[in-house]
Amino acid sequence: MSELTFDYIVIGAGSAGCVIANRLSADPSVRVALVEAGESYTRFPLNLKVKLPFGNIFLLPDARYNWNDEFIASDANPDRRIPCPRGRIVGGCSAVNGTVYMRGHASDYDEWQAQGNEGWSYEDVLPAFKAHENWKLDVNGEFHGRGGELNVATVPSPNAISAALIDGGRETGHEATRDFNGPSQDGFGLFSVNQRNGMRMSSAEAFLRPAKGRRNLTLLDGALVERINVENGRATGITVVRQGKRQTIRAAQEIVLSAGTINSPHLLMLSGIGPASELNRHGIEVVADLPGVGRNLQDHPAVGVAVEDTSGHTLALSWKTLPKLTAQALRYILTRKGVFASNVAEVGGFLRSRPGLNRPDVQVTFLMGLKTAAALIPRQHGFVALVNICRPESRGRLELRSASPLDRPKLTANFLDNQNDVDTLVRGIREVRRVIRSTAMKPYAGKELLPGDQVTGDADLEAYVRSTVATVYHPVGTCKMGPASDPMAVVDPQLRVRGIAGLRVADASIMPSIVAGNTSAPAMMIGERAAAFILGERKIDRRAA
Ligand SMILES: Cc1cc2nc3c(=O)[nH]c(=O)nc-3n(C[C@H](O)[C@H](O)[C@H](O)COP(=O)(O)OP(=O)(O)OC[C@H]3O[C@@H](n4cnc5c(N)ncnc54)[C@H](O)[C@@H]3O)c2cc1C
Repeated sequence: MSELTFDYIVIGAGSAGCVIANRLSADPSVRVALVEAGESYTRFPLNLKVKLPFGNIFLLPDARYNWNDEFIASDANPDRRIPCPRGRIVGGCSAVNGTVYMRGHASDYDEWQAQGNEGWSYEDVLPAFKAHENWKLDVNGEFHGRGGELNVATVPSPNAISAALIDGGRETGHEATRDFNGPSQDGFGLFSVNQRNGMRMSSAEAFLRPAKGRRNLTLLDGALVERINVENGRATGITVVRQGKRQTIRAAQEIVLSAGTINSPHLLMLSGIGPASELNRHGIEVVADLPGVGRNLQDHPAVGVAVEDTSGHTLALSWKTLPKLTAQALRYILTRKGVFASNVAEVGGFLRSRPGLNRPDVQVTFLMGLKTAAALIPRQHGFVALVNICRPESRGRLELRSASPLDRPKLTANFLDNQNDVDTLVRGIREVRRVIRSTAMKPYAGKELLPGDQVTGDADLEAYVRSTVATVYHPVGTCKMGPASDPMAVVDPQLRVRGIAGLRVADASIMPSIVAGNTSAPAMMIGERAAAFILGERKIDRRAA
């Protein structure tokens, strides 16, 4: 075994990890290693697949770039499986996601603070979002940053159906909005996306590319971290396998675990940090008994309403569509506009599914193609409205299958444990159907393919929801942040792992409760804050020395 030493080791080059590596390595005197199991995004021809906003349809079917996890639907229905794709690539999920940029509702963060997480109210986190934003839209400056590394725009050539859906929303009582990240979240509109010049802007593109020339930042890709080594209560390094060789890398200062909602708790448990009973069951020596590791699993449970597109505007690959697609490809090469600059999920909205709510409880994402799975290339023209609950009440869990780092953990979703979640989805379907059947949508919306025009009663809709519920790929919460009084908290409000010195978790797994919106922007914000905590403590240490 050979040994390398860095001041900081960041595990995982995903949405959060790339931000952290960038911020920590801004000081040339600090040596930073960013360790990633997947390949680098700059390698050709991978490059092209990462650059196309919908390139994930080519990446996700390839097991090299996808951890390919899956949920067991529920304890009551263990045979049904729900796909849980996760990016295994430099850029992490931000290199394979839908590129939608959404912070969530301001009140979500105020709730984090109310749960005892001092310093995480919306007022506190807003500067961290703004710090790396570069808004390309004409939006209210109070809520938006400019001049940061991460472009936020809308797709350059929205589909005609997108405009009709916004009009249909207005017709059915939902205001049209240009900005879901401003003072109000309600309404229908084009989603903001992370794009530059019609190309995907992953976290790697935004935060690693500008830091590429830094000699103090080392990116170790293709390196699977097997465990975090703890000596006398302090995280001192990692054991990693790279190019077939097992190696120890030491951290003189700190280790930041940013391996995502599935892999961060998995790696903690493999390192002896987790629920003692579970570690014992798999013969892992207990380093810290933290019962919250792997618990509190939340996602955005979703169901689809799939509709035939009678106009031929949506994305579909067939002999008939080939000439049009070829022309579009040429257009993209020459102008970076057109269908190939679309993220497919270009339009959507937030709505209140019943009276008396003080904020939206349902998000709708319209896919401009009949995509019923993240990786699918549609053959027939159509669109899908993905209806998801903003803040589900059901909770799932993550457990070990074995002590081997090569065995994927066991995920139990339990998405619809709580009847309120089922009812919300049923109401969401009803409302989205109204929008689809609006006058504005008449030229485009044909037959409803799923659940189908005949499925109208509450019981039938509930059956549809229960048998098809899936996710919009936003798992969070498995290393939840919380105050010392919360026995299920894994990290404190400075993201330090309880009971272990020199170790933080900073990624989507630390969310105590899921936010109403897509989760990449919040993960980047969490990365921004983790780096600020580390740099702040470093300053204090230096002053004290
Ligand atoms: C198909 C899909 C579509 C999505 N669409 C959107 C969207 O449009 N908008 C949005 O905001 N969110 C979307 N999301 C969710 C969002 O991208 C994620 O929530 C977010 O990127 C998570 O960031 P993270 O930093 O927590 O983890 P990740 O980005 O997953 O990063 C974790 C990184 O750690 C690496 N890693 C893990 N284990 C190890 C190990 N043992 N050793 C070394 N490296 C390791 C992984 O390979 C990965 O690169 C989508 C996700 C998917 C999968």
